[in-house]
Order: sequence, then structure tokens, then C-alpha cells
Amino acid sequence: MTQPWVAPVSATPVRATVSIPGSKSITNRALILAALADGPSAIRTPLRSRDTNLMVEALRSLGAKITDDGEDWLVTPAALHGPADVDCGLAGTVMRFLPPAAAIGQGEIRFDGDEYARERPMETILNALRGLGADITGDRLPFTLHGKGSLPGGEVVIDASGSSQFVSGLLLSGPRYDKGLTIQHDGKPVPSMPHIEMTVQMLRAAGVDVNDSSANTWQVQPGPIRGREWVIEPDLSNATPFLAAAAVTGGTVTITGWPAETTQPGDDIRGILSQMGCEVTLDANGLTVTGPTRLSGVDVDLRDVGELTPTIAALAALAEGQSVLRGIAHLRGHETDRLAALAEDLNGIGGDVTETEDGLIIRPRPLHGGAWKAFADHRMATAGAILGLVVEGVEVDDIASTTKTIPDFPGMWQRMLGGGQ
Ligand SMILES: O=C(O)C1=C[C@@H](OP(=O)(O)O)[C@@H](O)[C@H](O)C1
Ligand SMILES: C=C(OP(=O)(O)O)C(=O)O
Repeated sequence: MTQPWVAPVSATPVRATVSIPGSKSITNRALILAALADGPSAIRTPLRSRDTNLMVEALRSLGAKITDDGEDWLVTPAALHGPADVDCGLAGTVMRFLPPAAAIGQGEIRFDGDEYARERPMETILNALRGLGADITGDRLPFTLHGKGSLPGGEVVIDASGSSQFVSGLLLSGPRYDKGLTIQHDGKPVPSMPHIEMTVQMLRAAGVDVNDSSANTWQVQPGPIRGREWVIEPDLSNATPFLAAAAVTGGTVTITGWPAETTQPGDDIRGILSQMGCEVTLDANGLTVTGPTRLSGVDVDLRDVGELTPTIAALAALAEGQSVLRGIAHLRGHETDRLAALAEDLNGIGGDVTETEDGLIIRPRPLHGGAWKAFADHRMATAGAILGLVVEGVEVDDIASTTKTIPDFPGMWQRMLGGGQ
């Protein structure tokens, strides 16, 4: 058992300028599109972290050539094939984006992942692939795909209320199916819709004809995916713990390179922090947040931006007045059951948190130090770091879980406390 990470307290308001590594979601989409493209691609300023390294290793094991060009990746596509063993780690983007691509490959391709990855919902997308012509043994990790070198494709009806990644994963490979792909969603609302918009926008940027004009229906025409240069934006969801540092200490943090326009749902943090009483400015310097004397509680629907929940829950626990976080039942299928994990950890350090059917009710209470379990979840770990800035003795059991999407979170956090960069 490694030593817990005792979150550093900030005795003074945090004042820093911070650069955030590339977006996980954009990097892993770019890697899939590049591997399925009709020519080479360059991926500039990608995220290099566990989730994206797993994607690179998996695509290499299926035959794609991926080389380093300084900090960038150059991808030369090839006909994907087994036999291969794919390690998905705990990455939703690997376990949901790769099987639809591997389904046009030839040979046996085995997928597995971390212990908790075996619990994450997969049946919807595996059944969809079967409906489109794939031969797959298993309903969740571990499973085996018996590739035939092509996939008929066509129409499929799925319930994507468990994860937007079911839709995105299928769409990314859909143009390479013989008949293309039409997905119709039938069920409760789809979460994380901006992530589907991100998929559609990137497919179009690669020359694919996508029709998303009807609600809950997405259609991609069969045809080539163009090789191209992808320039990866900073990961806005990963920026939120750093912005939260300003919010909880009454300090000021600037994130450089914040895009003026983006499909990343993390951009919504601007509105949420304003609602909680922060001053938020987006200009040529980046996004700057200044925290108030006391944060206000919020009542927010986070269905579109579920990724932000651990950060917002940490802020809410330190605010004045109750917060209600709604629309996030699907978080039970994330890296861990995030609703249960947040309730358990916050209550363990003196908080008053109730789980609801689709979210959390958080009533601020005086908090004290204690164990903060990450449950192998990077965003649980960073939520502990936020609380630890103002609550002495918050001990995160597994800070290494942050390597899922940030290569050196403890180092970045320490540098932020020293002023940044
Ligand atoms: O497509 C993507 O890159 C993602 C979609 C979302 O998944 P869910 O729809 O399962 O929430 C998000 O939470 C995840 O971190 C990344
Ligand atoms: C839900 C998340 O990740 P994944 O891509 O593994 O689903 C997340 O990063 O918050």
C-alpha cells in the first residue's frame, strides 16, 4: 500500500497562471479517425496520459503505425487486424471507441481492462455492433471480437441513456462500414450531448457526411475519412480543479489557451462558477477566475457536463447554502459510482450529502481532515485536492489515479501553489 497524498493547504489565496495538457476526448477521437483515415495524420499537442497512451498502444497492436514527432504523434493508417490483446485500462473512450473500429479488422481481438472497467456498461454498444454484423463473445470486459475484415453496417436502435460514448464510438467508425451507419436513440435523454457534437464536428472536419438534423438520430454516409492535421485544445474539464483553487481560496487563477469556441463540455464551468459567485473573464490571456469571499450553493442540471461533477461537488461542500446536482444518474457507470463515492468521501470528512436517484444534495457543514478515497477515479482524487486546500489533513489514497488524464497532477498542483506555469 503506497502512502496517501496529503493534500497541500493554501494559507493564502491561490494566485497562478496554469497551462493544461491536451483534451483526452479530442486526442482519442483524433487517434481513431487517424487510424481509419485514407492517409497519414499529425496529432499536434496531444494529451499524453494513461488513457491516450492506451489508445496508441491498442492501435499499434492492431497494425497502425504511430510515431513520435517531438511532443506530437504521426499516424500512418493500415488495415487493422488481430490477433491482438487490447488493454482498455479504465478508459471509457478506449473501451467504447475501439471495438467499433476493430470490427472492420480481420482476426481475433481480445479486450480487457482494470478491475472496475469490467463493471462499466458495454452491452449496449456490443449488441449494436452485433446488430451491424459483428461477431463478439461477451457482454462486458473481457470480450473477444472475431473480425471478418469488414462490417455491413446499416441501421441500429440503441438506448444511449447510459453513456454518450455508445453513440460517439459507433459514429467514429461508421463511415468505414459498407452501408455507413444510422443510429437512433430510444430511451431516457442521452447524457453528455456536447461530446456527441464534438464527434460530429470532428467527423465533418475529416470530410465525412454526417446528418444530425433530427433529434436522437445520427447518420453517417459510407466513405473515406481524410487524413489531416489535428491540433488538440487544452482539456477544459481537467482545468476545473485549478479554477476551483481560485474559487475556494478567494484567489485568482488564469488558464492559458482557453478556446473562444469549443465543443468541450468543460467550457460550461464558466457559467457555473459565475453562478457560485466567482468573477469569470475570458480574454486573450485565457480564462481567469477570481473567487468570492464565500461561494454560493447552486441548483444545476449537469447531464451535459457530468465530467464536472466531482469538482462542483467539492465546491458545493464549501459553499454557503444547499446545492442540488441533477441529471447525472449515468455517473454510476463512470470510473466508479461517482454519486456513491462523493457521498461517502464527503460524509467521511464531516459533510452532509444525500444521494438522489439522479444526483446529489449537498448541505455545507464544517469539514475536517481524514481519508479521501479516490476509488481509482482521477476526478475523485482531484476533488480531494480542492477540498484539501482549505481543510487541513485531507489524505488522498491514490493520487496516481490522476495519471489517467493528467501526466503529473501533483507537480502541477504544487507549481500552481507556487504561482504557476
Ligand atoms: O466522449 C467522450 O470523450 C466522453 C463522454 C462522456 O461520457 P458519458 O456520456 O459516459 O458521461 C464523458 O463523461 C467522458 O469523460 C468523455
Ligand atoms: C467519465 C470519464 O472518463 P471515461 O472517458 O473513462 O468515461 C471522465 O473522464 O470523467
